[in-house]
Amino acid sequence: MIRFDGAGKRHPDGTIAVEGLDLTVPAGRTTVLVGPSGCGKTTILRMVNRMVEPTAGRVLLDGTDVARLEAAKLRRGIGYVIQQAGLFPHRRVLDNIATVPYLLGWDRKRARARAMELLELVGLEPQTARRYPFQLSGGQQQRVGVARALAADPPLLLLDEPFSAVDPVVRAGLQDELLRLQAELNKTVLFVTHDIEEAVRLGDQIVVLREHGRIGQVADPATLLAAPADPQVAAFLGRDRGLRGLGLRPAGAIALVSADLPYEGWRVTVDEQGRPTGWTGPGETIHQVAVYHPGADTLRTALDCAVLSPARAAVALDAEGRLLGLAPRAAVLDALDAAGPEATAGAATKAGTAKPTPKADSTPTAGPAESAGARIPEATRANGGAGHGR
Ligand SMILES: Nc1ncnc2c1ncn2[C@@H]1O[C@H](COP(=O)(O)OP(=O)(O)OP(=O)(O)O)[C@@H](O)[C@H]1O
Repeated sequence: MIRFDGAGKRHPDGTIAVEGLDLTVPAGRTTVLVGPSGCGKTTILRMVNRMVEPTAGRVLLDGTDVARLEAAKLRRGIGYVIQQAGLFPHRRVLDNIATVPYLLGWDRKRARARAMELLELVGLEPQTARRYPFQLSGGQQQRVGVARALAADPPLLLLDEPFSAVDPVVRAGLQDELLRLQAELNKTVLFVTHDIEEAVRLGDQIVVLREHGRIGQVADPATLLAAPADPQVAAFLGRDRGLRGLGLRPAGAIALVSADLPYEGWRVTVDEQGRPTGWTGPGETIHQVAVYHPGADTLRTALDCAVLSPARAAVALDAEGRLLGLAPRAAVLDALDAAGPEATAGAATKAGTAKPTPKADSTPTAGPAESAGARIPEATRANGGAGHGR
């Protein structure tokens, strides 16, 4: 657990970066710091690993003032990822990942074996190990950055806009990966972002900051979206916070109607395995079907599918990718009333973190996640911007 106790940073030129910060970052959860540029997010993060020394107050790590710990030793026990990964350009990927194990004096063989393990954990091919950072894409570099941060299995990760330099599709993939890792590893994560969408997707606790690191609100994503503390926080969250809230609710609550009969004149066609191949309607055939998985997706994804559907109904699939039923737009909206955000947010979190994609990925007809409005490949699983899960 991290505790900021009246922590502040005033720079020698008089700039106040952070003032009087009181905040608890709970162990084993993801806390996201979000706020406008210059509000002090990076400063707060760096006070934890002593890259910035507070000029007021204290930062306690598991009850110990970090000022009393030797900085180098403290940092070896904390995973740290920055924007554009910050890899050592002259070191191969394997040795980049093994940086901290080497510093901790592990023998080379053990350190490299651990690095190979991590490479796999973050979803990179083994042959990546021998490459240099410049031979990797931005998204691959970020994965290596995360692998390097995890190498010595630190209980704490500091992530400073780690995914902001990659395109939205890669970014969504990296977020999925972090959710999957976090469901497995339960690290204490302090994550900085500008992006409220990313904060809602990844955070168990979100801290909305204002100028000088002043706290606007600390809340779980569902509470934050449903009940912003004041108009300033609401303005920061943006206009479509209601829609974002749908991304926190599981799609399992939607009452389906049978797909055996035509719906609004349209029928879903299926292949021999019962997997959707298209829609046939009055004199027309459409070879695109936006699909969702009730067990893994959210109301936002289901609504997205319903909006894209010529029959005004989303197509629900079972775990094997077979046609399960139809979710009319009205049924998706009715599911909103099924339970309050507090009651459902946890379930959505589990749906999103424990198994964010495997069902979709194991479904041959379901293409890669795409954002609404993008071109939809045949029988694609629609993805409402914030994506499946959270
Ligand atoms: N070394 C420094 N000397 C003077 N002022 C500084 C220094 N480092 C940061 N600041 C100021 O402190 C404030 C907080 O900076 P910080 O980098 O923590 O903000 P941030 O919220 O992370 O910003 P961004 O989102 O743009 O990365 C800013 O006003 C910044 O200009």
